[in-house]
Amino acid sequence: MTSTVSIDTYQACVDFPIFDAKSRSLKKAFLGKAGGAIGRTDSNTVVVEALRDITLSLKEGDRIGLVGHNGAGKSTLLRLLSGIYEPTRGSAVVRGRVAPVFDLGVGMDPEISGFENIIIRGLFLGMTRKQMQAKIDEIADFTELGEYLHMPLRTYSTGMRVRLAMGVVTSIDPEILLLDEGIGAVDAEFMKKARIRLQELVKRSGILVFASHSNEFLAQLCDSAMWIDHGTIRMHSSIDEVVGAYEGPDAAAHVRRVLAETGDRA
Ligand SMILES: Nc1ncnc2c1ncn2[C@@H]1O[C@H](COP(=O)(O)OP(=O)(O)OP(=O)(O)O)[C@@H](O)[C@H]1O
Repeated sequence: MTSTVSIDTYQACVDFPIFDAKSRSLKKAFLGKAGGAIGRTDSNTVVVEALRDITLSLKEGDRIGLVGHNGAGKSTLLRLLSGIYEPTRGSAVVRGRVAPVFDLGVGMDPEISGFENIIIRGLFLGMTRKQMQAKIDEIADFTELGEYLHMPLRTYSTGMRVRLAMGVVTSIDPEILLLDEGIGAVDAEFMKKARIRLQELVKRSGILVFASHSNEFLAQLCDSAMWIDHGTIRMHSSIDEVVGAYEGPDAAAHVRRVLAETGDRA
């Protein structure tokens, strides 16, 4: 792993212009409970301000959890850091090989077999064909999909697809790991197994940014947290402090208990 892995953004903003918005009454930026501020441009187009003035600097070893209400901007921030979105204003400079793990289905083809999809998805996540071929048996074992791995992906159930995707994702060696929590569609038994692999994956990665609504998961995987609120960074501190400010003292106490347990196991 190189030591040049870093993420730097300066006053980065992401706006989504909405050309078919119906509302006539949105005269100026409006803050609802969920979602980013809605405003209008000079030419009267409605825009959602998903991220506003995001300035952050992450370096190798940082493990940041993102918390915040629905529509706060967590997923948009992950997409900005992955290069999927360009900042509308400001800058975002990301150095290092990025593995975006927020849409498990991306890079998968329904018409080809599970085995072939393992390779394709690995290439999408920045691995080489040779690296994936070396890992394929171990990934196949982990998924427990047996003969189905020879069948086209379209014959899989949702949970079976997630098993395959989780097998690939947790086998890679990312420099920058961008993780979204939407990985819940597997049965409890499998999730237990996946969680351990996920923790190992996080240890191997240079930088982790993880968006989650599960404080337990945050405490297990991260060492600091950022509260995203209506598209801005409201607070960046230790996990228990951020969770305490966002959700209250009971939630913070729960985080401290999980941190203590995770520390005991390490
Ligand atoms: N493609 C898009 N087009 C228009 N608006 C969008 C788009 N993607 C996100 N938004 C808006 O940007 C804001 C931030 O959304 P985002 O998905 O980043 O929130 P989030 O914090 O990940 O929410 P959640 O916890 O519900 O997943 C919301 O107001 C949402 O409506």
